[in-house]
Amino acid sequence: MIEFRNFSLTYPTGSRPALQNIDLVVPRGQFCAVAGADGAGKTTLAGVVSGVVPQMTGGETTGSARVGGRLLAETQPSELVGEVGLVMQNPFNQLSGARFSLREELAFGLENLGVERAEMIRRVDRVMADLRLTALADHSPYEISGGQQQLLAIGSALVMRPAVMVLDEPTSQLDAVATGVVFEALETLRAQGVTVILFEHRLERPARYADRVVILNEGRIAADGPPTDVLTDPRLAEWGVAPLRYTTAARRAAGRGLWESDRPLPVTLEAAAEGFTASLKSTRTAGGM
Ligand SMILES: Nc1ncnc2c1ncn2[C@@H]1O[C@H](COP(=O)(O)OP(=O)(O)OP(=O)(O)O)[C@@H](O)[C@H]1O
Repeated sequence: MIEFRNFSLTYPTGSRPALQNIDLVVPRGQFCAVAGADGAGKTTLAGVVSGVVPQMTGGETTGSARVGGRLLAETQPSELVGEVGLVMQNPFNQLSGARFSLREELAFGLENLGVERAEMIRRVDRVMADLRLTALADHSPYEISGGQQQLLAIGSALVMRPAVMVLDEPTSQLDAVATGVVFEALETLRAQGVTVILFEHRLERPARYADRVVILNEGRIAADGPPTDVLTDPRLAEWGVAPLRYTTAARRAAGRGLWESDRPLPVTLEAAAEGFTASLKSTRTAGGM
C-alpha cells in the first residue's frame, strides 16, 4: 500500500513546493493513473514513491509518505529493491550495460539478489512470455527497437516481483501494439495483487484500464476518483490535461441535443459508440422513422 499524509516537498532550488499537501492512499492491487500538465509534479511523486526523491535530489519534506508501511524519509532506494519497481520514460538509460542478451539482462537484478538459478530461469521465462519478448531472448539489448527496449525495462522491474510498480510515462516511445502489450501486462499484475501507479499524460488507455485517476495541478491533487468521473470533469483543461476525444465529441453532441441528457459522458470508444447509437435510435423514434 502507498500512503501519503499531508505530504509536501520543496527542492533545494525550488521557489515553491513541487508537491503540496498530498493525501493519497493507494491500496494493494489498485491500478492508479496520475496525470497533470508539464511541471505538475508527476515525476517528483514517482521519485518519492520509489525512494529517489528527496534521497538523491535533496529537498525538504513535511507530512509523511509510506510504501508497504516503510516511512520513505528513512529508507534508501536500495532498501526498496523487491518492494518497488521503477520504470522511466527512456528505456536506453535503464539498461545495465553489463549484459549481452535480453535473457541475461532480465536475470541481472535477480543475480544480484542471489536468487536460485532454477527460480531465476522460471521468472525470466515468464516475464519474456508476458511481454512477448521470448523470440528476442538471445538478442543484444542494444540491437532491438526502442519499444522493445522499453518492454525489456518493464520486464527487468517485473522479474523482481515488486509489491508496487511505478511507471513514469512508460509508453511515450512505444507504438500502439507495444503499448497494448504493456497495458495487458499491467492488468495481469493488478490481478496478481501488485499495486500499479502509472504517471501518464496520454489517457486513452488509463481510461480503460485504471481503477482510479488522480490529477495533479501545480503540485496539488486537483481531482481523484474513477476514470469516468475525473476524465469527464469540465475543469480538466484548466488543470492542463486535454480531455479525451470521445468525451469532447459527446460533450459537443450534448450541446446540440444529440447525446441523451441522463447518459454520462464517455471516456472509452465503446461507451461513445453505445451513447451515439442510443441517441440515434431515440432521434429516429422521436422522428417516427
Ligand atoms: N531536481 C529538481 N530540482 C529542482 N526543481 C525540480 C527538480 N525536479 C523537478 N523540479 C521542479 O519541480 C516541479 C515539478 O516537476 P516534475 O518534473 O515533478 O513535474 P512533471 O509533472 O513530471 O513534469 P514533466 O511532465 O514536464 O516531467 C517543476 O516546477 C520542476 O521545475
